[in-house]
Amino acid sequence: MTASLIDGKAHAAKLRADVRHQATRLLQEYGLQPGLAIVLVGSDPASDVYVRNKVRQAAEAGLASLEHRLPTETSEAELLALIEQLNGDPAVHGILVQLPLPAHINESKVIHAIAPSKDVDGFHPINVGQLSAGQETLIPCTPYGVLLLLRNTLPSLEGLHAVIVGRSNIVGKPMAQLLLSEHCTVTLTHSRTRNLANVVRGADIVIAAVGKPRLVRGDWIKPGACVIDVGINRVVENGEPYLVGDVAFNEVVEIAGAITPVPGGVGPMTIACLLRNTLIAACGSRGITLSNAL
Ligand SMILES: NC(=O)C1=CN([C@@H]2O[C@H](COP(=O)(O)OP(=O)(O)OC[C@H]3O[C@@H](n4cnc5c(N)ncnc54)[C@H](OP(=O)(O)O)[C@@H]3O)[C@@H](O)[C@H]2O)C=CC1
Ligand SMILES: Nc1nc(=O)c2c([nH]1)NC[C@@H]1CN(c3ccc(C(=O)N[C@@H](CCC(=O)O)C(=O)O)cc3)C=[N+]21
Repeated sequence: MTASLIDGKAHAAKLRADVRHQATRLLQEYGLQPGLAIVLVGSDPASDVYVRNKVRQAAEAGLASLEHRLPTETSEAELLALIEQLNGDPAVHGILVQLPLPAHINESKVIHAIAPSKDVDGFHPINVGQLSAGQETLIPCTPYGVLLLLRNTLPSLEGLHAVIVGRSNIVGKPMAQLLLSEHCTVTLTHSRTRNLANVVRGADIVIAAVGKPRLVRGDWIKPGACVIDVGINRVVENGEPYLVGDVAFNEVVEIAGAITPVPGGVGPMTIACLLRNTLIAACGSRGITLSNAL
């Protein structure tokens, strides 16, 4: 059996078109244009690509995007002052500080400084707590995108065993919370997990968010399982640069029921969800309920 391909690029294009449609109505009916501020400290080339993509796609979806590029030697106090200014700016509804930050800046302090209502990454402890309590909140973009792909691929998530490989605050942990809310049975695995391959063999849904090229092999996969590859790894093979996931795609595609490619899987959904979160935050700032008012 060959797995069906989950086309993240196409799903993301639909989601962006929906954001654009709703942003147009917001502007017409309420005179409100959602604004996203993206802060990049330093000049990591990969971050540079993401930030450029985010700014372009925000503009295409009818959002105002404001880019703040700061030099690597920016002090923590300077960054916190910028966040304070953005928190108080009524034209800014979403703030994203690109991670990782340079080593001399305390990431946790920065995340705490962002107003929870503008935290479109969903990383602030208030939003993390709300997500874990099953309350409505701004959901981290990558797990949000993965959830939308799963809902589109599987008839129901209820009662399925989801194994997540990776327990980071930005992907693995919030993914576990979201899937619990969907009534999956969730196993969160990490670098100390014993017999990882055996744990993954029990999964109806596998989510790989590790940062290790092709860690998840074909013989780890239950036939017919749904495999979501979050990993983005830059490798050079035969002298050529490639983007590969955390899943050995060529092996797993023969066993799984459905699989996301890299590139063109989760990545484009992450950006589309960031735009959607900005729209949600803008509506929230005026007490407009997205589903009711639009
Ligand atoms: N497509 C997208 O939109 C996005 C993609 N990414 C990509 O997803 C991947 C993961 O990112 P992120 O969550 O930030 O990564 P982190 O480095 O923060 O976390 C990696 C996790 O993987 C675990 N891990 C490491 N090695 C192994 C192993 N051999 N077996 C099992 N678990 C292991 C770690 O375990 P431990 O906790 O024990 O150290 C940790 O929990 C990266 O490739 C990143 O580029 C990230 C964000 C968005
Ligand atoms: N505050 C913060 N929020 C983030 O959400 C965040 C972050 N920091 N730091 C880095 C990670 C990584 N991330 C990606 C987003 C899009 C693609 C993406 O669009 N990928 C394309 C390929 C892009 C390419 O060719 O490089 C794809 O998979 O098709 C990838 C990775 C968001 N992150």
